Amino acid sequence: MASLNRPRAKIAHVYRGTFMHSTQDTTLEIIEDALLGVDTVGKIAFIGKGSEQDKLSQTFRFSSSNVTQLKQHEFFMPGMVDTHIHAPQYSYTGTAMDLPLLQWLNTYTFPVESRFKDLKFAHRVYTEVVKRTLKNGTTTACYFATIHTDASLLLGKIANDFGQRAFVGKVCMDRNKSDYKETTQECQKETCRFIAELLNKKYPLVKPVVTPRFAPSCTGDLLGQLGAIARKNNLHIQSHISENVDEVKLVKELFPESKSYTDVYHKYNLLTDKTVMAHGCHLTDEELTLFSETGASLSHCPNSNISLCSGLLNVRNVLKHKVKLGLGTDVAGGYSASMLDAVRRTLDTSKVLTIQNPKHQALTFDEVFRLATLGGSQALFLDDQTGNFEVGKDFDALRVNVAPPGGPIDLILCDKPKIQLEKFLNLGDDRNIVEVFVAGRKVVPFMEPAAE
Ligand SMILES: O=c1[nH]c(=O)c2nc[nH]c2[nH]1
Ligand SMILES: [Zn+2]
Repeated sequence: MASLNRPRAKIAHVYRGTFMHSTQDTTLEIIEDALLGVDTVGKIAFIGKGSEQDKLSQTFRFSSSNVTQLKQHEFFMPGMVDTHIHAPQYSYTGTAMDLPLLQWLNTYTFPVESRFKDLKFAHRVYTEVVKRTLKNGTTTACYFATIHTDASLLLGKIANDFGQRAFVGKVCMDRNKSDYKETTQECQKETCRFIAELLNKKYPLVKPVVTPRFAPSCTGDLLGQLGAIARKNNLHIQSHISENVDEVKLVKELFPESKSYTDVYHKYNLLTDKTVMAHGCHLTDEELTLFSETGASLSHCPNSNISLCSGLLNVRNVLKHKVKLGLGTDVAGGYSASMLDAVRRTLDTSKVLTIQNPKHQALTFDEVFRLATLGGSQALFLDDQTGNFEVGKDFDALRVNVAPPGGPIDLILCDKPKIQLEKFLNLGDDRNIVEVFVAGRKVVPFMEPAAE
């Protein structure tokens, strides 16, 4: 039976073929020979059976010449959601992974991020990271920028120009050994300017996110001010939490009055249903309960957790506590900007936990598929807009060809859709991602950015 919206906006595109997505109730729903209509504002107007094309074309007033038929070995899946990525760190991705977190930040990260005062350099790096992530199927990205307001605004502009859905955070830090920081007052003032100016651009898909770097680089004063700013403007919040044991120890020393790391953020009103915290490898069950009660979510960044030897997040335990969870690349603690890598490292981490404890139930590929798509949209409080192919949501989608000529996959034994998806998740890359759509608009192959 077709799922229909009463026809409102006109139909702009209709696609026919296999669609695979996750829903609230199932990790993987496969709809073969489906017909999906996208309206002129980029929303999914209907999804029904190909055999009902005549009826649907009358209801929604499209002709068969409007229908794009997927080719053999092609399918649509929802766009992937990178819930945690540092755009400036893309400049050194794939290098500098020989130190643990706190030393890594001082040695590599802060000196590089300091360079983003230079808008020309920022333009170059931010253009590359937006293009690279889009090509690899990231339709939504939740970005950390740097402490520099103008460069952070530039990242928002570039994401908008290329048509990526994004949250952009001007990083806040008023406590650091090096000069890479602001005063509390500067930070508060510049955060307000960043939010006002970015909102003023009225980019339809790019929004500001309040971004204290992490508790060790912020005073309690600053955290309190940022909590108030987020509340007043009803904004998203992102930060890091419990990534590495030395960091957890440091937070105990810096905030002795708080019961736990989670309690520090909670005290300053930074744990809300629009908060996403990266890592959380060392959170206690009690802290996970606080996440669940506040509606805050976690971004699982397995490549970074392994690359910086930070820890292994037990996703199964997080889900047991009913905490929302998405996946993140965490470039450049994570060395890959591709969400397909985040999927694979999530599976690897889960299997390592099973090796360590055979009672641990490893995640399946379709569970991880859900985390990379619908899970990410839930973690970012966007699941009313994106994450799967439900009618009324924006059409954020990847057109995947599992076996393009010269591609990385050989289909030999079986070409059933579920096998195709599993092969793509485990073996695929951007050569398999033929087209990328965000809010109905084709953004890969790249559009020409609008002239100044
Ligand atoms: O992986 C990480 N990357 C960072 O840039 C960072 N800053 C604080 N904590 C962090 N963790
Ligand atoms: Zn990070």
